[in-house]
Amino acid sequence: MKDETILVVDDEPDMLRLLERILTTRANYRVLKHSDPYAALEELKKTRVHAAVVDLKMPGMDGIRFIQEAKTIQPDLEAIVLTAYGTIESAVEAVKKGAFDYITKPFKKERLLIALSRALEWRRILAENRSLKEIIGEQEENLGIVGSSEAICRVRAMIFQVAPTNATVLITGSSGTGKELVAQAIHRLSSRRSRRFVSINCAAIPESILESELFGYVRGAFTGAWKDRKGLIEEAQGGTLFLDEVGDMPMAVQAKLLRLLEHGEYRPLGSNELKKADVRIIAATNKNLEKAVEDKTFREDLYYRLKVFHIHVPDLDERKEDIPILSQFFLKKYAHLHGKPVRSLSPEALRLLVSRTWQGNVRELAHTIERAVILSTGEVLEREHLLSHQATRKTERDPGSPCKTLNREDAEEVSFILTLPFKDARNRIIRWFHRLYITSLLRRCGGNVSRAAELAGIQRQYLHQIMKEEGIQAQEFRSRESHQAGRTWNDDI
Ligand SMILES: Nc1ncnc2c1ncn2[C@@H]1O[C@H](COP(=O)(O)OP(=O)(O)OP(=O)(O)O)[C@@H](O)[C@H]1O
Repeated sequence: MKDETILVVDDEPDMLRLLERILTTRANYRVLKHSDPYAALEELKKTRVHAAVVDLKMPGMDGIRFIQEAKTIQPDLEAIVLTAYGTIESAVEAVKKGAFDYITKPFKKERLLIALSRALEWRRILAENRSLKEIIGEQEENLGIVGSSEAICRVRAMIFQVAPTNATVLITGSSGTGKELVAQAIHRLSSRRSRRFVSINCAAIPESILESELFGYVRGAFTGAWKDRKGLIEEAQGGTLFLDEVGDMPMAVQAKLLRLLEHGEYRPLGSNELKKADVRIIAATNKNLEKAVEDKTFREDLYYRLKVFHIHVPDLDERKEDIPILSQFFLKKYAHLHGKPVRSLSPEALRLLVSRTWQGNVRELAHTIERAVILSTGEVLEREHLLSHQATRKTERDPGSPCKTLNREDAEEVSFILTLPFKDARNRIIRWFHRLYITSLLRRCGGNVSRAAELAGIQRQYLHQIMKEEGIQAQEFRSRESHQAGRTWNDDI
């Protein structure tokens, strides 16, 4: 298929024929030839061309002027200048004035073909760069929330609707779907944007500390309270307080939060004084709060207070049409971050990403692509780069003793990490250790997180936090058979 069109302009008919022959037989270009530069400019008004080969000396209009005129018609056109005189000065002048390269006559066919293919490649790079800028601009408009599915468009519309108000918002959805991103977008679009967005994960902090973190305390409120300390509510004054994992908030703290929502006031620990708060509350949870209300672990009155405006972010598997654009977004982000040349996904890689399931949602997709980007070597991310992740994931899911996890894939992972720059290597080795340690631990405990935390000698909340960061789900270790029956791990990454 001839998909690139080259315009050839030369007043010598023999040269025109020669150029046409080279470009159509030695390469597969479509050629438009003209001996009159004015006719060639007219042609440019009607036909899209990718590059031009132009003689420098032509009666009526020289090559330099021709290129300048041509670029006013098609600004992304790249041109190669042919000069019979071999005078470097005029050729250099042509390049200064916008030609991509010059070739002196007589020339070797290969020299012409190489120059043309470089010009076309340059044009492609510029075009891609432009479209990247457009994508980034569009993403800003899209609040940093990538995706074009109906579900995501609905979420964006709700953000625009609720942001200018002061309403409390409840965001629900599975882990990694982007709930915090939604909360940040609401804050950024609200009149509170110049004040702070303060975020707290209610599941990651022990009950006693959560209360003092949120409401603050006065000196002497408890042993170790040497001086007054502001709570996050005060820090978020005038801004937004994001309560992540609100479903895990202990009952005692729920009561205080309800008071804050109903009366706009709270009392720091150990204080007799009520404080006024001007803070917008956005809460998120991946729990079924209605069920928690039924189970009496979540206050019904608080549930209704929080649910004034409800946004649900669906699982990635329910909006698979977002996977290509999200994948491209993460590919560009991580290629830039890790200084890798990879620019696109092969069709097979994309097919694999779209066909598998994403229990860890967008967070898991991002991690998978980051890893593949690091493993990639060229400009295209291939299916194989994604599959090397599969090996590790599958092994993590194999039953057996902890030592069995130290297999070839892990050894490869460590060898790979050792080739990275220090900071990347340190971060990756910590994450690798987290994954290895916690999956082995959870396997031993049959997915019981409390037991796992006890065995590891760490806080359950801390364990939860690491699991969340790594996209590790406790239920995957609970009932292996039933879980695997419902998943397609053999096809998965
Ligand atoms: N639509 C999206 N566009 C771009 N990035 C996204 C999108 N959705 C999620 N992400 C990214 O995925 C990661 C997880 O998102 P986020 O922390 O907002 O999820 P979450 O639902 O709050 O998770 P959790 O319930 O575990 O706290 C983040 O790095 C976020 O930037």
